[in-house]
Amino acid sequence: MNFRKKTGVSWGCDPRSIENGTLLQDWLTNEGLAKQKLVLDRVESGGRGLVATQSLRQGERLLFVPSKFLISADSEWGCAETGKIIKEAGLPEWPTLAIFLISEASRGTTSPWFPYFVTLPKTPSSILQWTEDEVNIWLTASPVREKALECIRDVTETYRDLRATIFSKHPDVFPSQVYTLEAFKWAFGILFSRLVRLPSLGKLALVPWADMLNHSPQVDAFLDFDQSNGKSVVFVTDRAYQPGEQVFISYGKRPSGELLLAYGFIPSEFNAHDYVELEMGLDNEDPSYDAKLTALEEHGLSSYPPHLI
Ligand SMILES: C[S@@+](CC[C@H](N)C(=O)[O-])C[C@H]1O[C@@H](n2cnc3c(N)ncnc32)[C@H](O)[C@@H]1O
Repeated sequence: MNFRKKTGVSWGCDPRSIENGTLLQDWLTNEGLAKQKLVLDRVESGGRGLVATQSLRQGERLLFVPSKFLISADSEWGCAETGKIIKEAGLPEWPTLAIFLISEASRGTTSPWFPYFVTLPKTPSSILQWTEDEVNIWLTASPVREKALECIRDVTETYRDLRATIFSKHPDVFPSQVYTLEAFKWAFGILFSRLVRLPSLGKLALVPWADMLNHSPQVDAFLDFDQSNGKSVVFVTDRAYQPGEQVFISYGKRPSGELLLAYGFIPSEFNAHDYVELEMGLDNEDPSYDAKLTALEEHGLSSYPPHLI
């Protein structure tokens, strides 16, 4: 299940479109991406995804996206002036990356990342595209409702702070018609749904091409950076695939509510990482209080201190 709405950015593509996929693949290949055993295609789970072009065995290393394609908080800014202001402001990683995305995407064909930006969804599947009313209606009684509202408010507040402290002071560098709340929510939606922490590199990065892989709660394959072999982003298949089958990675062992918050979808298949938090208490007047407490503790559960019940 996916949740998407219209936003106001003028770049990117229809989230299901693979029309720009060839542009992305040609750009990556011309710039040094090794021949792939995967191709971008329309898929059942996830709209677009990477599909095996040949038989893949379990334990096969795939992708090999060179480090030069990665977008991280220390990537070189196409607009040096924007980069200078943001670096001097000492912003954290996420707003830095969000502004980087808007800055580069708004440069159109003059950005070296153009072939990547045209494949990014114009409307990322993200909770940030929902209004507070929609969250309240669609997530009534859901344990993630409060977190969703908090997330929308945090991003909106961060945008307002940046507008007051940075954008309004440099209107020529951050034109108000480009650095809109919609653009900021687009950028954060892209980051929520595509940014990965590469453990061996120790940083967050957008990895063009690798970010076309969809998630399955049933696979155990994670993106990482291979320091030894050509310094590139790879993953190792945890099962075999037939030609034409969609290849999945794991976005982490996350419950469906967390996937909805970060990535805007709920997996259609069984998710063993789902759980429901149940709050229970023991009545300290209960004659079996001690026996029940011991039984709870034996099963790794705790009880609130009796005086709180
Ligand atoms: C890293 S991107 C993967 C590529 C994406 N499908 C695309 O076309 O750009 C993450 C997004 O893919 C979609 N997605 C990933 N796994 C999915 C799944 N199992 N079911 C439905 N949508 C999924 C969600 O929209 C998510 O925000």
